[in-house]
Amino acid sequence: MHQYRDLVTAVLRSGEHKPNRTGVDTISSFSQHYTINLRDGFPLLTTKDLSGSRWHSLLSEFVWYLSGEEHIRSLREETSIWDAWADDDGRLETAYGRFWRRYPVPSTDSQLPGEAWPVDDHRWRNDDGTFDQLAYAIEQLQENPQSRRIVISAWHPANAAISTLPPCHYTFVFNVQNNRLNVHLTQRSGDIALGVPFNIAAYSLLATVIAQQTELTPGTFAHSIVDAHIYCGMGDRGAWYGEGETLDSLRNRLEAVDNPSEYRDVRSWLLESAPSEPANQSGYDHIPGLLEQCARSPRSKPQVAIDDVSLDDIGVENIHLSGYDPAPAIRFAVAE
Ligand SMILES: Nc1nc(=O)c2c([nH]1)NC[C@@H]1CN(c3ccc(C(=O)N[C@@H](CCC(=O)O)C(=O)O)cc3)CN21
Ligand SMILES: O=c1ccn([C@H]2C[C@H](O)[C@@H](COP(=O)(O)O)O2)c(=O)[nH]1
Repeated sequence: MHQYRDLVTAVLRSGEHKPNRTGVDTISSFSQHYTINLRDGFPLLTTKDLSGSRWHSLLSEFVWYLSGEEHIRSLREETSIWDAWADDDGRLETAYGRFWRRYPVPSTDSQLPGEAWPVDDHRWRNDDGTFDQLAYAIEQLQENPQSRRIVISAWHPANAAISTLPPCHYTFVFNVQNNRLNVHLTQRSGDIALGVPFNIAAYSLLATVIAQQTELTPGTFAHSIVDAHIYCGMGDRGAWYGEGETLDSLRNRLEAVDNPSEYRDVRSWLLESAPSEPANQSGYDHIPGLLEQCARSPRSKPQVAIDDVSLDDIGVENIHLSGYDPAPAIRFAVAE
């Protein structure tokens, strides 16, 4: 899968130094887009190891999206990746599944015509009056696959305005061509090293599951990332990327790479030139690890098989990965 290397190098070549709310600076690029063909295998990155506990975290997160839960009380028993953004009770304002499966509909007294359910037992209406967007999408794919309106939104302005972390991947569209189910995801903010590999895998799983439920075959995953960024460290280390000639030197070195193995030379130059990360703040500069990943050749894609169970019954144990032969793991620290 060449798309990930292309994404990393495009962000480094076009991005600007951008400090942000986390205190870990980024190299950030406006508007990146790529597509991945899902017909020739599953796009789990092979240039770093995402098997074992990482795959388990990823699957648990995906199953949690499908669950519609607005809390992480079950998720946090499987993985800690969302713990920092939830309260002690496990409530998480970002809960994607809440919006996918139970999108709030305005209360009766504030509804305008067209914002209400026509009848109380409407088929996409949950018992509490919320809207199951995923059930609606599946029904449309079955009954009206030519539709260009199969949009799911996780963006709720009132929630986003007060949330500790408003949804990053906030809307997606299903589109069928030639009996193939394509998914287009729009993400407002993408952490290239940590979040994006999980996001690619989750939406590719979604395409696979929904294709199976609708008797289509998975087609293409398309991904648009508005603020596509690579974290580059805290304090002096992060600031170094914004100084004088640093980014120009980095870009010139990237430009001069003929053979991917030379990304390791760029990495060595960087580690020699940059202020070192303090021991208690290591791993927040993702650029060395990503350059190592760029130097590695992508291997053939693994396969994913999903048991034939209903959408509401899918668990981690129903999703099977085979033929995954990744390069060694790379550790990246999470900017909170
Ligand atoms: N800065 C940042 N980046 C993100 O990707 C991110 C956030 N914040 N906040 C909310 C969620 C949580 N997500 C996360 C958080 C951590 C990992 C992570 O640490 N991944 C490790 C493996 C973790 C494990 O083994 O469980 C990795 O190596 O991919 C991944 C996604 C994605 N999101
Ligand atoms: O699925 C996800 C969730 C989060 N991220 C990243 C993108 C940003 O680095 C942070 C969120 O910070 P904001 O300041 O709210 O943009 O998390 C991701 O890549 N994928």
